[in-house]
Amino acid sequence: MDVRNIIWRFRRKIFFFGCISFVFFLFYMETCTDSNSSQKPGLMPLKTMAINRRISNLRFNKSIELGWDELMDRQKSRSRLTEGGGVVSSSLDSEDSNEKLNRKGSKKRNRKRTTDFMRRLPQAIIIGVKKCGTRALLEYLRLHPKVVAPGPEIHFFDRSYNKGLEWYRKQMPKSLPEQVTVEKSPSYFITPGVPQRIKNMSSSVKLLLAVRDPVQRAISDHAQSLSNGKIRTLEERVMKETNKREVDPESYIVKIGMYARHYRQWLVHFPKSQILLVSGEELVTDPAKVMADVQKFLNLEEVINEDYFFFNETKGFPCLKRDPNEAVPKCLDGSKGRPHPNVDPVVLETLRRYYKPLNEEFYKLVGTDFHWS
Ligand SMILES: Nc1ncnc2c1ncn2[C@@H]1O[C@H](COP(=O)(O)OS(=O)(=O)O)[C@@H](OP(=O)(O)O)[C@H]1O
Repeated sequence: MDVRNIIWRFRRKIFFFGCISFVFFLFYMETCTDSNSSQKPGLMPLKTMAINRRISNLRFNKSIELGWDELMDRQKSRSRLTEGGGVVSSSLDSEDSNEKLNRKGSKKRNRKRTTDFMRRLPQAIIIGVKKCGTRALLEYLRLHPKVVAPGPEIHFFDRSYNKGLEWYRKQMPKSLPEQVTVEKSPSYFITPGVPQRIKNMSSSVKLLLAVRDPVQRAISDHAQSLSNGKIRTLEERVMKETNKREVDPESYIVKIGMYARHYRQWLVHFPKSQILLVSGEELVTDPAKVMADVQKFLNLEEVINEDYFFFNETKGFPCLKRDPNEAVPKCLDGSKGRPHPNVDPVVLETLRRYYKPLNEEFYKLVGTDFHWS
């Protein structure tokens, strides 16, 4: 046997052992990514946490830069076609619908790991009010590592209920058991039947309700319509056709601001302690204080504080830092904090007078004076 022969054989052995080691390496990696793997505690959580963080970072940037609400706004006319679609296909009448749906899913795939990093029904919902800072509230909340939320509004309980709870669950991002899934759809607050439907999903779900001076809310709503190309004036929208000096209580944007009336519908199904009121004005002037209350309400560790906000003087609103050391804070997109149109002072005064007693009634009901004009 000459020297060349020996080297050749030696090379073949190295190649052979190399292949075997590679196969073992692949096998090892596979077991590490299996959450059932009891030999490697900690590996899966770290991995899924990292993935989750990346996904939520992506979603954060996407929702802030693309402006989900703006996109949804444009699609509204299309989705309204499905509104009131009628038949209620699935409503699991229990507190732990999540558990039931999980079990269903687990059976299907027969894998326990689906119960770890998976889509869950929301444990908290921002139910409204439209134009009161619901997007800001959701984005502030998403800064918290234990909060996950879908970017767009899902409108399950008011427009897509016929699709069933399993469909709703699938709209949620994946989360770990210790994380809280939050959804926001502002029209839930004013839609009859929604409180009962939410209670059917979970009687322990936590509800967040952002409210704002109803006159400012109406103007904000009107500013949105103008930016969508509608041309009627605010006066035409809120005053009676027959008497221009009187507010039309049937006007859509006037009705949304009758907070006490809508709130009562929720009290039929949920105790006050399960509905946290958030001041839309404070979301702008003191976001850290609002977030302290919100985190407490959701039993979350207080992570989001003043270090996560930066007041942008040009925009006139707080912008958000994904982490306190971030150099460039991100502001909500242009559909939030739009300049308001000039409103005829007479219309403004008439609206104020109209809402005054309704606001007083709301303050009494909730036990908080919001000092609206
Ligand atoms: N941080 C921050 N950045 C921008 N805007 C902020 C913020 N915090 C609260 N707001 C107020 O949110 C108002 C829009 O409310 P919503 O997000 O509930 O609107 S929507 O119903 O989802 O369309 C929006 O109303 P307008 O100013 O009338 O546009 C803002 O006043």
